[in-house]
Amino acid sequence: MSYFPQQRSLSGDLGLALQFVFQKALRSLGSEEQIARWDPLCNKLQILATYAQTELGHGTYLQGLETEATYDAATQEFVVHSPTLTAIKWWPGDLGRSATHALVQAQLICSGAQQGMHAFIVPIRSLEDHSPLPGITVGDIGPKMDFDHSDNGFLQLDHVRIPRENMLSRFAQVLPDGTYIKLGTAKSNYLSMVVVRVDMLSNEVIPLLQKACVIAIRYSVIRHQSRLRPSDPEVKVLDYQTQQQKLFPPLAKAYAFHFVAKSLLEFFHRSYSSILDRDFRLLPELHALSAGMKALVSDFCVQGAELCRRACGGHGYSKLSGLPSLVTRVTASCTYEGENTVLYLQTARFLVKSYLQAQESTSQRSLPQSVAYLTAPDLAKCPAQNVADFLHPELYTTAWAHVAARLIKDSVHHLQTLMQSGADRHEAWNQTTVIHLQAAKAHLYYVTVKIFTEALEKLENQPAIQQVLKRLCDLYALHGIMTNTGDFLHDGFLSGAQIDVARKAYLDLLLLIRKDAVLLTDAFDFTDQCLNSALGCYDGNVYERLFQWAQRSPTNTQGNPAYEKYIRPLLQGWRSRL
Ligand SMILES: CCCCCCC/C=C/C(=O)SCCNC(=O)CCNC(=O)[C@H](O)C(C)(C)COP(=O)(O)OP(=O)(O)OC[C@H]1O[C@@H](n2cnc3c(N)ncnc32)[C@H](O)[C@@H]1OP(=O)(O)O
Ligand SMILES: Cc1cc2nc3c(=O)[nH]c(=O)nc-3n(C[C@H](O)[C@H](O)[C@H](O)COP(=O)(O)OP(=O)(O)OC[C@H]3O[C@@H](n4cnc5c(N)ncnc54)[C@H](O)[C@@H]3O)c2cc1C
Repeated sequence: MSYFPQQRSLSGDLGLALQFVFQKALRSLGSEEQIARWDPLCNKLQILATYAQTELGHGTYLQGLETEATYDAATQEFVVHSPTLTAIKWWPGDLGRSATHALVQAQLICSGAQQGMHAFIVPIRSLEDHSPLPGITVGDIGPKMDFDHSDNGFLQLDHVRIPRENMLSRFAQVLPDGTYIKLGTAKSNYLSMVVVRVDMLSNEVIPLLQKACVIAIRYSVIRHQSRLRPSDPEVKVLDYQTQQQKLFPPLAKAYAFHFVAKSLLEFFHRSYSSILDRDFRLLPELHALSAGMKALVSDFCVQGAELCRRACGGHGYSKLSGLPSLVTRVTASCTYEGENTVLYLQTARFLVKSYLQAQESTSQRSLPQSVAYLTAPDLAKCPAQNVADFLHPELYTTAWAHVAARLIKDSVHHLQTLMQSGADRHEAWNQTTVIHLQAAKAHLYYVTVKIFTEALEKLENQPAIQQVLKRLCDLYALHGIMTNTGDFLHDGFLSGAQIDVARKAYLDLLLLIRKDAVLLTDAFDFTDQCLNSALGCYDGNVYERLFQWAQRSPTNTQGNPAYEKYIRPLLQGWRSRL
């Protein structure tokens, strides 16, 4: 039984990631009747659906979306229309050539007023011959950096009529006479993004980093290069401390984020049913956590996958390694489902509100669980004296809480100082967003450290596994301190001498993790087929595979078109001059 069962859906297995996104949106925004109608059609692949929110002119700013859905009471239909060039839907996956239906996010116009962004199911291609339906102009947006498994497309709507029943109506309804009934909050229709951000971490993003770690670490015990001593045989590159420094922090993150995704999913399930029942009390914290973790995890997965690629030298630059494709694919996750900076700032917005709430001693409402540390007793100085002290989860978790709390306090102070000097709150916010970003990242790092340590506590009946994973947790926490020493030195919480001790603890961990590194990647349980890498195969026959696969490359199996057209005339021209 693999510790990391690969979660996939049928549409996901078919590469129809957007059907997966469509169904997530349908189940979160649709009424029970609408779910009962459309979900089975997706499950049986009787329709192929995409999620069409982003437009040529807007992706981040949802209030700026221009696509209109105007209610016509006379016919009880919505007229869905792209009023401008910039309103054309742009980027939706599987739209370019595959999708028959789209969940179109549009500005609802009814009862003579704009009601904000709502979701509409719009048929776009014939189920008979797959041709675009009347009023639909659809196609592919052209070559991309990667993500070639998805035909991202464009969709222009020219007064397309759909029945009233096609507006997803869990949180809002339009009655036959056009009366608008609001059943949720202003942001209820944003719930679909929360759902996908939570799901995409374990279904798409984290497995890409895990695969990169498997390939690079397996290759690093096969690759022998240079000698430690002139008299020694060539060493496995994984025995170089610098190679361990490159590969073990990404490995630790791959494990840390596995537990983060699991914890976030548990929090999501705890709050989701109440949200669907229109109790939105947990939604702000869920949004802040899901948005921030999507940004932090995707950022670190891109960084880690690229580190793995570069750690494989020349062969890491070959597509036969599988690594370039992993890097370019995971890179997209920093943009889709919310551009990362924008999402970090959503978390920062939540932190400012939480900090101010914590300052109101009269506030009876307890703080959300993820920011409870803002009212916990704080240490002015870290008590760590030796290496062993830095290996205590409680110590480094407290250290991270201290830094996150200080940065949040600092960000609020800068915001308030600017406002007191006369700047309006929007300008003051913009002029302090760099500081808010730093606070949000520290908070999210603290949350991941806390989740990882709590996951370890549940392994007390499996001491051998607990010990191995604790080293990764220690490494994750200390690597964050090593790469952000300024934040820990800033107010004297750590001294320079303590940083040196923490670094020794960190470097000692690299040696200990070296012994279990290959087993820790085997635990991800990817097949050779799934890895699709000449460097990462389980049997380690790297050089044989590179040579075999290279010979099978199209450039070696098809005639050389360049010879007849260019090389032979060139050589003959030279020969004739000799
Ligand atoms: C297996 C997976 C494969 C994946 C394949 C790829 C699929 C890709 C699909 C897509 O990319 S779909 C398109 C995704 N697009 C986005 O995510 C857009 C990102 N932009 C935003 O989310 C918005 O900019 C914003 C963050 C919502 C801000 O918009 P707006 O200006 O309207 O709101 P604010 O004034 O900033 O905030 C107001 C208020 O609303 C709360 N809020 C914001 N977002 C959400 C949310 N998603 N859920 C709940 N609440 C939300 C926010 O906290 C503010 O609350 P208050 O502070 O005012 O209480
Ligand atoms: C591979 C891929 C697949 C996609 N699939 C889909 C899909 O299936 N369906 C769909 O609807 N969309 C999809 N998208 C679109 C994606 O959701 C958007 O590109 C994304 O939300 C970013 O929005 P944008 O392109 O408008 O970027 P912009 O917001 O224009 O970003 C440009 C810059 O502006 C900055 N910025 C913007 N707003 C702010 C702010 N308020 N504060 C600070 N900085 C700001 C950003 O940080 C960024 O640096 C996909 C995109 C990609 C790359």
